[in-house]
Amino acid sequence: MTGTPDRPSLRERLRALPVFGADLPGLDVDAAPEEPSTLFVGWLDEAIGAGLPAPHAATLSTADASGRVDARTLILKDVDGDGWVFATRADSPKGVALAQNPHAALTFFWREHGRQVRVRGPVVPLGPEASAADFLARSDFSRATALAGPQSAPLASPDAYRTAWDAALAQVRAQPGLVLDAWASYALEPTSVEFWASSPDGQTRLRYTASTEAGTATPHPWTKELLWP
Ligand SMILES: Cc1cc2nc3c(=O)[nH]c(=O)nc-3n(C[C@H](O)[C@H](O)[C@H](O)COP(=O)(O)O)c2cc1C
Repeated sequence: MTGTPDRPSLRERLRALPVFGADLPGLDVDAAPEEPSTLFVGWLDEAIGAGLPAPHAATLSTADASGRVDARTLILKDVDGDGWVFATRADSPKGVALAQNPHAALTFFWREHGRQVRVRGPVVPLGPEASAADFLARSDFSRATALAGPQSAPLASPDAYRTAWDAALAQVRAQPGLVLDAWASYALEPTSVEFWASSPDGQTRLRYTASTEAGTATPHPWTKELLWP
C-alpha cells in the first residue's frame, strides 16, 4: 500500500523500526566454552538476570512425514544431560509430527541482548515418569487446560471450552495426583547449536557441531566454527 506524509506505507514503517538496542553484550569467541550447553545456559542466565521477558520461550520447528513444516512457541523446561527439555501433549500436531519425524529445531531470541540461538537435532520422548513429574509440577490452571480437550482440535464454541475447562479444574482439584496420559516430556538432543550475536562491530556466528563415530550415536567432543553472517 502506498503511504502518505501522515501515514507512511507499511514497508516504510517496517524499514524505520529499530531491531536492537544499545550496549549489546556480543559473543566473545575466544572465551567460548567447549560445551554449547554451557554457553547456552550462560546466555539464558544473563537474559533471566536482566529481566528479559519470557527468556525461556522458544520456537519449536517440526516437519511431518511428508516434509510439511510447522512452528510454534513453547517453554523450555530444562537443559540437562538429556538435552533441551520441553513438554506438550503427545497427541497434539507437534507431538504427531515428532512421532513421524523426530528431527526438530528450537530457536531462542533475546532481542534486548541482540542474541539468537538455534538448537537442531533429533527429539526423544523422556518417558512416563518424567512426563508425569512435569505434569504434576504444573499449576492447577495449566493442568486443567491440558486436560480439558484435545490440543489444536477444532472447538465448537467458547462455551464448550469453558464447560470442559471448569470440569477439568474440578477434576484436577479432586484428584491432585491425576496425570494426563497424553502429556509428554521430550528432549531435543542437539547435533548442532548455533550462537548469533549482534554488536556494534557487526554480527558473530559460532556453530558447535557434534561429531559422531560412524555407525554409533556416541557423541564426540564438539567442533566449533565461525560462520559468515
Ligand atoms: C509463550 C508461549 C508459551 C507456550 N508454551 C507451551 C508449552 O510449553 N507447551 C505447549 O504444548 N504449548 C505451549 N504454547 C502453545 C503453543 O504455541 C501451541 O499453540 C500449542 O502447543 C499447539 O501447537 P500444535 O498445534 O503445533 O501442536 C505456548 C504458547 C506461547 C505463546
